[in-house]
Amino acid sequence: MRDRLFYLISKYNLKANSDLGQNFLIVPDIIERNVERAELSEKDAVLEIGPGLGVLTDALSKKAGKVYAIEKDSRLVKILRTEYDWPNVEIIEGDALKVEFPEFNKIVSNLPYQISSPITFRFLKHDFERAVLIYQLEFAQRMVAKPGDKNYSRLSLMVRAKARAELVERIGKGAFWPRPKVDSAVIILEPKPPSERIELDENLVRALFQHRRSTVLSALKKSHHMLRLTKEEFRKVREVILKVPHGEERVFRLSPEDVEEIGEFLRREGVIRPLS
Ligand SMILES: C[S@@+](CC[C@H](N)C(=O)[O-])C[C@H]1O[C@@H](n2cnc3c(N)ncnc32)[C@H](O)[C@@H]1O
Repeated sequence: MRDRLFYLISKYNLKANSDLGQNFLIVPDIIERNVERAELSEKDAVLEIGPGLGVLTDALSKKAGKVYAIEKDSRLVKILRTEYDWPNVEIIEGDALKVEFPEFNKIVSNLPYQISSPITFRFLKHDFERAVLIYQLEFAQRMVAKPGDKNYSRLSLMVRAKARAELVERIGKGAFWPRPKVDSAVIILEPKPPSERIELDENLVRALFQHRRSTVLSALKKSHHMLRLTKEEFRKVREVILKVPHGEERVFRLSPEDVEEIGEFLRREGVIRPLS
């Protein structure tokens, strides 16, 4: 596998494009473990973001019924189409943040780190059974942070509202070519059953987490413009906002349920708009 990768790199005189987060996996064990973790069978349709030179795609194609691999770099798309003859892989050329997703039930990817945040939020809008994803370590740690942790952020809250996330392995820089500047980690993401998922007002979450160390009251005051309220409008609803649930709590201690409660209160009092 490692040989094949370097053979392709030299055959096509390929320079990795760091703007596209091109750090290719060169350790077969990691690929095998991630394919195992995805618990694949013939019944599965897997989405892979950024197949690169196809090492993970190749392993996925042997276990899954179908693999959809979305790749933005047209050089790599050409190489994949020339070098492999997979009967069950569809290479989709395009930006994974923009192209329409095909139908899938699992995701396995070594993600380009530049799009970690938007692609994760995009995944969470879809229904799937399980995702096995490689992220930069710091990002992965934020994904699994709990309310009150020092790195608990908007991302941690939004992930927690929709899914269970577990960090199952740390990966050193040496597992990739070219070597990235930071370590990585594997996350298993499983969406919660629909009845347990919490719909949150994204503007409210942004407004609160803009000031994650402040109290809820103070964050709302400082971010009123993010709730689409002018200073004047905010002044009018000030008395109401003083009664907001968890008003004296620090933002970084809020659970998704707490934010839901705050949102419900503000909607009931007409301070923010209904969820669309
Ligand atoms: C970290 S590399 C992973 C490559 C390969 N899967 C591996 O593990 O060796 C990320 C891949 O994502 C591709 N990529 C970057 N941005 C993308 C985007 N917006 N949409 C789709 N693919 C993207 C890169 O060209 C690269 O092939």
